[in-house]
Amino acid sequence: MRDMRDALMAALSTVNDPELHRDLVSLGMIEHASVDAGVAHVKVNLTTPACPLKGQIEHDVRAAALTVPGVQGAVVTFGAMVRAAAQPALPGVKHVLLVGSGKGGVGKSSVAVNLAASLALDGARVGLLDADVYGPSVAHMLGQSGAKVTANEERKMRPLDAHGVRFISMANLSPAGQALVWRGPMLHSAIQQFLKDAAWGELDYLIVDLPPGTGDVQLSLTQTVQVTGAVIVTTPQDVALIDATRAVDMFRKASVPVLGVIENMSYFVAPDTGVTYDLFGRGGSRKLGDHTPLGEIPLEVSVRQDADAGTPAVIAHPDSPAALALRQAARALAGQVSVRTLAHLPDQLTVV
Ligand SMILES: Nc1ncnc2c1ncn2[C@@H]1O[C@H](COP(=O)(O)OP(=O)(O)OP(=O)(O)O)[C@@H](O)[C@H]1O
Repeated sequence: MRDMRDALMAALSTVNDPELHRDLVSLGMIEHASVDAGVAHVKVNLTTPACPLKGQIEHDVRAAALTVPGVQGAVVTFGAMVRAAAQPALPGVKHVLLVGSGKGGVGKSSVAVNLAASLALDGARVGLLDADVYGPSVAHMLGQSGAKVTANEERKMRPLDAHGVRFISMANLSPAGQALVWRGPMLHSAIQQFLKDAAWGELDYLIVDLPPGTGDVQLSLTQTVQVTGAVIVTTPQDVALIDATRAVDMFRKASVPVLGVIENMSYFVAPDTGVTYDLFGRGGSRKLGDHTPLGEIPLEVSVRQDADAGTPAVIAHPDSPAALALRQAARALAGQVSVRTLAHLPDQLTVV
């Protein structure tokens, strides 16, 4: 029996994680492997519950198990544990991910909310900080604009909860409709408080919706916590790309890795005719240079309607093309986080 298990492990060590380009055994991803009455039982511990290539891994593990002499069947199951960054961002928070844009109105907040909801739907523990202090819209998009953030026994801000996402927005702290004119040091301390004086609890991903552009908030954030990386949201037309380039440059100067680019309002499919229109020049975001494309999200009426109704499109209209593209983009992002994190780990991890 021991021999068969050894043979199974040897077979599994030939299976590479398609994104990490290393084998599952040396990555410490095989949580369990055994052979019982000719059936291999393998449990793979993924690096994120939002793994974009789970289907392929399942296929490859099954195929490898079936090469072991005497194995006639294979049962492959999955668990997931997000590996923390080399220097975790905050106690209990494994990754802080920034969502930025060069221009306003490109759909950055909509994308941030839907990414957060998508990762939560896949089983990750997700927080969302609305750092768009000049135009906070996250609370509205989550249907919680009337809710107020309260303090816990330790006098820490208690994040609100909606659609499986823990969140804090300036909109839940200040009286409705009142503009905030915070600048410089005050803004810096507000951002610090949102991050450090909030009881976020255990999170796999804390997504931060930045204000558009390249200002004080972005700088404060990168100075306050260790950030795993940033996502740039842009629309495809040149005028948006010019500003997106500035955002990329700002992250580069702050040594924040750009994990990828999401092209929003990429195209429009007329609901009555099914004809696709490339309103702003689909694929234009590739001009941004050598950045991983994480997804192209179509312009869709339901995305706007769902945001205004307070339920993210990925939950309200899960089968719509925009929702499917957003789910895919979230998984691609989680994949990039794993790639970044694992790239810094030693060659050999736990051997089962
Ligand atoms: N793919 C989409 N299809 C349809 N409507 C969209 C899409 N993405 C965003 N919108 C809508 O466009 C408007 C602007 O989006 P959003 O507020 O997310 O942009 P933003 O980039 O965060 O803006 P700002 O940072 O300037 O506040 C919203 O009404 C939103 O519902």
